[in-house]
Amino acid sequence: MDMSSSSPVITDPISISPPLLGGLTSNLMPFSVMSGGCSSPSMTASRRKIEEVLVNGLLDAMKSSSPRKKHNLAFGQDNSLDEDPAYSAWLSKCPSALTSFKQIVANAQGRRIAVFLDYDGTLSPIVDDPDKAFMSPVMRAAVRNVAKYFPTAIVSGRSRKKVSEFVQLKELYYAGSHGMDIVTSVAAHATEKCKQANLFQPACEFLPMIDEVSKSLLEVTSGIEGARVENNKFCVSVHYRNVAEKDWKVVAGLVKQVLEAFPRLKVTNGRMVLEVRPVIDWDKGKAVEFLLQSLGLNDSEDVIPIYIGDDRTDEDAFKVLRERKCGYGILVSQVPKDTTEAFYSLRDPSEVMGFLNSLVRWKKHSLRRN
Ligand SMILES: O=P(O)(O)OC[C@H]1O[C@H](O[C@H]2O[C@H](CO)[C@@H](O)[C@H](O)[C@H]2O)[C@H](O)[C@@H](O)[C@@H]1O
Repeated sequence: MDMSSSSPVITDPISISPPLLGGLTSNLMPFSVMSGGCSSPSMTASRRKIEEVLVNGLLDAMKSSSPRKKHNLAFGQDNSLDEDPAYSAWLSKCPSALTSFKQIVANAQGRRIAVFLDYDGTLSPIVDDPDKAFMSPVMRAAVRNVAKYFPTAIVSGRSRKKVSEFVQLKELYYAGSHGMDIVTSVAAHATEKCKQANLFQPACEFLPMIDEVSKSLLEVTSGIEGARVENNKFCVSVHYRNVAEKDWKVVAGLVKQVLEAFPRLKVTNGRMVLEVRPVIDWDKGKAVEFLLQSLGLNDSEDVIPIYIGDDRTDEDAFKVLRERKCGYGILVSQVPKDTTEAFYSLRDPSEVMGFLNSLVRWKKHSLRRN
């Protein structure tokens, strides 16, 4: 598929915030050094005010993206949710994909299903250490089975390399860095040459910039206990899950401050993580469209895409499916969400696994019948 004429790179980048601090790069210091006061004498009161508003905005987003759930069951049924009136009310808006399974597959009769799966919080439980977000063997078996019957892709914020090391399945398609690093050949079948030919990296010009910003972020956050910087190749994650809440504002301030020197990068937030990425017109939704097209699955009469994810970045993919009026977004969440573009919900990775196993059983059954 020729995407050369539709480069998502915005050549006239949008600056995410006005320049707030003069000579910022030279002011960058680790938190421990800066904590005695980082304001330069020349900073005017109004500039300080703007900075405060921006940092507070980011801080609010950090707090709202980190809802406290009552239970943290990675692989066990959390029955208390059944008695939670807010969760029940939400389920009437965004029903369980398990209880609505018959309806979902009834629509898929005679059509092909394509499966798109986010990784963290969807296939693996959320854990404190991002390097230990392992997928269980039973989940791996479920995904392997799904891929036997349906084209299946992983669409993750992680680097493609890292997420494929976690998943360890060659029979899948992988889109890493929030869809900015896509391989449209299945590794199990591809030759080295073919793999190269099927690589799509719409943000490759940002690689040196991402490396640079990653180093700066690492440096400035080195004094904050629990802060962690993860280079995801075309984007960088700044984790604050293990940072004391009183220091979140400092993290927000430092990320904003570093980004002053990188107007072609923006920051969004996920689950206790700030994600720094290029200002390009590309996201998980675009990645799903790209995969559907390049895998010959673009006929919405014939193909039902199902996308399962737990994060804000997955909303871009849910939105694409809603707008195409084909397929279903399934949001993984144990807390009611104010807004979502998803049609259905699942509570946690264990329910995701149940849904994937049901899909396989349904497919086997319909193959036997025909
Ligand atoms: O698109 P995803 O596959 O969901 O990736 C989004 C981020 O996932 C990872 O962070 C999240 O999971 C960690 C492990 O459970 C957790 O510690 C962290 O708080 C979560 O935000 C990954 O480490 C990030 O780089 C991704 O951006």
